[in-house]
Amino acid sequence: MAKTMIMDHPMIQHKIGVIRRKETGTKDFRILVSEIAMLMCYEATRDLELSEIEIDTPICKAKVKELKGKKLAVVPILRAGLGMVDGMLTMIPAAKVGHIGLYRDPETLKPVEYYCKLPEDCASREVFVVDPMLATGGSSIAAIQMLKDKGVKNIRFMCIIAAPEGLKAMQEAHPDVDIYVGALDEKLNEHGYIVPGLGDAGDRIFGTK
Ligand SMILES: O=P(O)(O)OC[C@H]1O[C@H](OP(=O)(O)OP(=O)(O)O)[C@H](O)[C@@H]1O
Ligand SMILES: O=c1cc[nH]c(=O)[nH]1
Ligand SMILES: [Mg+2]
Repeated sequence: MAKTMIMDHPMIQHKIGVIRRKETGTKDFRILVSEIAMLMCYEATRDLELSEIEIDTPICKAKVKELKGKKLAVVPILRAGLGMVDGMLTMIPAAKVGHIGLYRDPETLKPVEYYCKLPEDCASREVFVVDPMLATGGSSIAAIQMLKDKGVKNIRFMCIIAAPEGLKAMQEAHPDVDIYVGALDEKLNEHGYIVPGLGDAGDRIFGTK
């Protein structure tokens, strides 16, 4: 079984505390989501493999480390996942970006697919799927299945806030996927919202409510 990492970095915890506040406005919310994604990306890439190569410094030859292995891609789940892309790219500027469009039907809470555009060589990349919220897990589980159906094998999932229900569902549906969670909350409410959560992440990032 792949690993699940719940973030314990104080900067991440502090910033998540600020985005939870109902008085945090769109501009600050967007900036903070991007910063949290950057910090989480830093933590989530700790285990990337390195190889040693020889280079010339202006002084002499030296052995240095460089990232080896698969190239990376970031795939946000639209819309809210878009808020995490800039932060991810600050850490891994050469990553390619794919997009998966899904929204959660408010009645059934089931994901509805409306868009999918991935880098051509996605199947050979290590893919970070990003979405701030893992609630029932329906959307992220479906997005990862879409990637697997296109041949992607190395997938990691990153969310800022998870409900225990969604985390369990994700671990069961995709036991091969490493999961990175900023904060693990208490539960889902009767409308499928995370408690205490932060409300609707997409609406808060884009100011649509
Ligand atoms: O785990 P789930 O129960 O599937 O819920 C989580 C999903 O809900 C939100 O998206 P939403 O449907 O609000 O779309 P949006 O990003 O366009 O606002 C969120 O960004 C996740 O994608
Ligand atoms: O709490 C929740 C649940 C699903 N989607 C959100 O944006 N927030
Ligand atoms: Mg939304």
